[in-house]
Amino acid sequence: MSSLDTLARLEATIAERRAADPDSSYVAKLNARGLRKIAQKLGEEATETVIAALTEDHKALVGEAADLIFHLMVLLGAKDVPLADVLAELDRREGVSGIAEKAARPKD
Ligand SMILES: N=c1c2ncn([C@@H]3O[C@H](COP(=O)(O)OP(=O)(O)OP(=O)(O)O)[C@@H](O)[C@H]3O)c2ncn1[C@@H]1O[C@H](COP(=O)(O)O)[C@@H](O)[C@H]1O
Repeated sequence: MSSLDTLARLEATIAERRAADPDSSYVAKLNARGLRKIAQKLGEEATETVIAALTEDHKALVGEAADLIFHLMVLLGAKDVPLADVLAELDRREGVSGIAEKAARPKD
């Protein structure tokens, strides 16, 4: 079943594959080509996701979104940014927006 565990497993796989043989690993190949190439791929996948959202079907969008998240995870790995840091930032924002909602709510 898909969950946050899926992303945690992918993060571990990406960390493990970074030092693999670039001929047998896409993650290793991308890392060997450097941060600029990884960033470029992430940008391409973002564009493909936007196009899929505007012009393609559910299946195509799911595929492009998976490519986008995968390449984001490769970029975070290359920059040594743990997924947990990103999740903690999202949790923090959830708390902040909860406070903003409460402040905006009319008092009774
Ligand atoms: N989730 C993915 C994943 N999603 C997409 N891709 C690859 O991303 C590439 C994108 O295709 P493109 O045509 O855009 O890129 P390309 O032609 O290969 O490269 P460029 O010349 O354009 O730079 C394809 O080769 C896909 O196979 C992925 N490759 C790997 N994973 C995960 O990463 C794990 C480790 O993979 P390896 O490093 O290959 O062992 C795998 O077990 C998967 O879980």
